[in-house]
Amino acid sequence: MESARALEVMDLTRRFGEKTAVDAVSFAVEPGKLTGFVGANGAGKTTTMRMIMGILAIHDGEVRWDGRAITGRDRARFGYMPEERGLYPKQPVVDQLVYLGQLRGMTRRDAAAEATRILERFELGGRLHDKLESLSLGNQQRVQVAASLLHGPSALILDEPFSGLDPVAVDSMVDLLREHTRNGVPVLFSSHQLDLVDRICDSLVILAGGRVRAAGSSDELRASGPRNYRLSTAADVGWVREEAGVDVVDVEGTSAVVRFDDDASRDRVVRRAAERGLTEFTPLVPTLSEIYREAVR
Ligand SMILES: Nc1ncnc2c1ncn2[C@@H]1O[C@H](COP(=O)(O)OP(=O)(O)OP(=O)(O)O)[C@@H](O)[C@H]1O
Repeated sequence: MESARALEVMDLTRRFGEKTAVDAVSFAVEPGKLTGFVGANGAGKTTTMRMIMGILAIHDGEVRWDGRAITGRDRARFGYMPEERGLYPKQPVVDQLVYLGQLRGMTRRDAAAEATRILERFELGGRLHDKLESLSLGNQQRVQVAASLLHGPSALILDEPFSGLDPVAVDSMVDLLREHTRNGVPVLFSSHQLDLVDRICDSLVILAGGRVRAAGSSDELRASGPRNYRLSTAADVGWVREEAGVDVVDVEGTSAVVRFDDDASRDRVVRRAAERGLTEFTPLVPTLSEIYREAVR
């Protein structure tokens, strides 16, 4: 079992010409945590992951592993699935995995056994000797992920590992990643699929324009975000628009979704609503999509 070590990036910065693609980005991937890295196209996720892996030069800041500056030897123990994917379409699946395992210092026999085990987990046990290109895109994706898991990595950095997978394939991928997190391995994966990230990850980092806009567990993000309330009264609730200190997100007939500047405004509006026959006043738990939209605004 891996001892529990954290991966941290501190003030990580990368420029391309005039553009700062990653701008003083800091976050931690805690041991045993499945951490989702979320952001729109061009937010800087791939660039950050490449700097973590030492593939792209860091212009400022640093990557830390186990509380100290990361070394090449540390990175060699990581599992990485790059955006550009690394396997050859025309070679048999198992041969490539065995070769990669050997490059990582495994014996041929161990690499073959582990490659077979992982591919069987993905229900690809019957396809070991097929060329990668003969597999469906989703299955090719699973093989790419398998390549990063072979050598029992100390950390996992996966660029869009769930893209192109159907829901069943997502679940088996999550199960496999959980085998690693249970052993204390920190896992960072990028994704555009917010609902998926919300469902599976322990922690998330929201990136926009090269900067971290929010980070934490879904519950922490929900608790720290602006709180919306549903306010309903017996008659039309349109009057709430005229109140000071209230942001009306939505209003329809007798029911509105509102947000308050402060507790005093909230208390005042609830009193007014009570005079008009208050029927409902409940806090609304934001969805991750709402938190995301708020964070990147
Ligand atoms: N080699 C490069 N040369 C010039 N600009 C680059 C290079 N690599 C990335 N960029 C720019 O840096 C920014 C961040 O790109 P990056 O690929 O890291 O984003 P991303 O969040 O991974 O996006 P996606 O989800 O589309 O993969 C973009 O504006 C991109 O055009």
